[in-house]
Amino acid sequence: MPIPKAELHLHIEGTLEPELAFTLADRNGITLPYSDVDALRQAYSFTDLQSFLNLYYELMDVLRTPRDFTDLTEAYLARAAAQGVRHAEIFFDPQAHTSRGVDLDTVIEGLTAALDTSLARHGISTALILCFLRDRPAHEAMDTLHQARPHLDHISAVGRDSAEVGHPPAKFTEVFAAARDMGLRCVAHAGEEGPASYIWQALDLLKAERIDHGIRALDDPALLTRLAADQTPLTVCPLSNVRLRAVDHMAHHPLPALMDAGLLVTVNSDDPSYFGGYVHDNFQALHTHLGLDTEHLRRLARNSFTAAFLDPDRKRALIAQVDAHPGW
Ligand SMILES: Nc1ncnc2[nH]cnc12
Ligand SMILES: [Zn+2]
Repeated sequence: MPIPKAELHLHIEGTLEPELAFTLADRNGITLPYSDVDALRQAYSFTDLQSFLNLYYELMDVLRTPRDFTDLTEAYLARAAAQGVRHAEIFFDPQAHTSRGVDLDTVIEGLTAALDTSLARHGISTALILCFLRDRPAHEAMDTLHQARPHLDHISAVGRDSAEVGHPPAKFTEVFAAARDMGLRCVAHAGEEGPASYIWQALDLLKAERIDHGIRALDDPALLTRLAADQTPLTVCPLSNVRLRAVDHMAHHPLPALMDAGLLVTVNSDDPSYFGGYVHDNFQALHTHLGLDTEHLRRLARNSFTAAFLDPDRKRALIAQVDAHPGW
């Protein structure tokens, strides 16, 4: 069994495997513009973040009913358990659903039906992170936050995702402040394709407690010093970065350099059905292409629990499981 780990950067909509997309399309009477599973899988070839997002939003159309969201989440949890995941903090994109007529109650009812039984069925504790779409206006994010008010007992944090360049974090300063006032924690995608200055803004303006991706921090030595001093976790997604060409080859991925700079780095799968692997597959890629050794891989597993929004007792117990696990 792979080493126990937490997954902290996972878009539930990005776990939609082609087979399930066709099953849900059939169930909902939708015709996908692909002849079969293989034709759809062939479309999984991307030149940048936007080329992926186009397909990601298109395929979401098959998600219509609570049961669809439950089946999607259940399928992810089963795969994650087999990869050693013991805790998952899961992003979802409400605006991508409400904008096409699927209401927030439907999404949350479906997701939570699977999450509520996850610990008993799969040994995975969970948290839900509501993401605002960066390429939509701030007032829409604020409306989404208010719509989420009746569901706050199911939501741990807010984040922000979708297209990055041209959408600096400053745009969401008020929305994140309002989320904090509602008792939510804050994380933010920054520095995936966008510049290091977006990471500074995510820290200083959004008060993000974790940076999702953050690989462009390496362009800015003062930022590296800050991230190392504060031990602000980065949720790095190696296979995603290579598939979206933020990094040209796994052998050149900056994750080892970020660890060497003293940052609290974690490994995650982002959108595993689109990027060729789940979280342990990312560990495997780091070992194969970058030669990360047992000590580094074990440190990454431990970091994932350190960086998690977990209650202290479960955090301690899961770190003890890492320490007791032989190898990685
Ligand atoms: N890697 C990513 N970056 C930004 N937005 C996303 N939405 C889903 N995956 C994403
Ligand atoms: Zn992401």
